[in-house]
Amino acid sequence: MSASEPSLSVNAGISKLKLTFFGAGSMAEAIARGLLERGLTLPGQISMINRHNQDRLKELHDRYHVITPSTEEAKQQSLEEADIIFLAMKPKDAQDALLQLKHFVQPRQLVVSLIAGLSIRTIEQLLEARIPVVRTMPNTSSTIGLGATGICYSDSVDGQLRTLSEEIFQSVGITAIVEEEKLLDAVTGVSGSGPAYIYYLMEAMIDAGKKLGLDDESARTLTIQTVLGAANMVKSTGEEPAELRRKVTSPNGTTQAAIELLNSHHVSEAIGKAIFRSAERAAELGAMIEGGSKG
Ligand SMILES: NC(=O)C1=CN([C@@H]2O[C@H](COP(=O)(O)OP(=O)(O)OC[C@H]3O[C@@H](n4cnc5c(N)ncnc54)[C@H](O)[C@@H]3O)[C@@H](O)[C@H]2O)C=CC1
Ligand SMILES: O=C(O)[C@@H]1CCC=N1
Repeated sequence: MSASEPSLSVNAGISKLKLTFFGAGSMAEAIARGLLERGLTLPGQISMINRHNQDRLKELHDRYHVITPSTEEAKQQSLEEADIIFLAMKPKDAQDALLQLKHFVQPRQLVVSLIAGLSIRTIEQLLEARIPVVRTMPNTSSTIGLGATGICYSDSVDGQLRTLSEEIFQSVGITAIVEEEKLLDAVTGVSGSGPAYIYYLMEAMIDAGKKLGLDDESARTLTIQTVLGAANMVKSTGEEPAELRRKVTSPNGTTQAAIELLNSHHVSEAIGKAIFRSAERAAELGAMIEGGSKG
């Protein structure tokens, strides 16, 4: 950033800043909704833009009363006037979007990327600018304030901008700062993709409950409460999951029988491999953007 350029006025607080979500999909909605529901900002401070899905923009406007510029001029203006630009498009669209953005981006702005795999260096290269970049890996639970976001900063993100970024993501959940950027791929494997593993488990639990004769509602509510209870037990008691599992497992009882079956299918190993694969895929997606491929 050049010394003469005014930097983002952080002291005014998040509510005074114009936030533009460049990409208006699930993740952008999760964060915008989280910020609004927690009263961190007002709908008039949030703009959400996409490529051409007008129905989606109308849906977001009707639901949250956010600004949804749709003409090319209005989109450009929204990007130019933003204090913070959230990069919220799919990795395959990132290169085109950044090449578009480079014409509007200004050193006073902060760029916050949500994009899996996309490195800070690639963002700086595509924007042809050295502006503050915060690379994050959030998850969709931000929608209800229970998100988990990994954060990494470019060198030009100063202390105030770091505090601001953390405040944004802490308002929609918890944050973990990673000093080594590569570790954001690990965060992607564990918590970025993580909600999907839990939903996968829940789908199987609900399905099995129904097959055993439970009605749909009971299978669903028993599964939800079990997952909620288990997560809260780990959090509230501070005990290790393995110890809590031991307490459920009576010798030669039902749980032991079930866990033995899971072990015979190497489920723990498969979950570990799935997390490694997600992290590896994040790196692949980053390399594709860097190499100019759409993946
Ligand atoms: N969905 C998730 O659970 C998570 C997603 N992410 C990351 O967030 C990013 C977005 O993911 P989703 O919200 O799931 O995707 P999505 O497909 O729901 O939304 C992508 C949005 O980007 C817009 N877009 C694409 N190119 C554009 C362009 N040139 N100009 C304007 N808008 C453009 C699309 O119109 C769409 O609104 C991805 O990079 C993903 O890696 C990160 C963490 C979790
Ligand atoms: O599946 C994906 O690529 C994105 C990144 C993490 C969660 N969803």
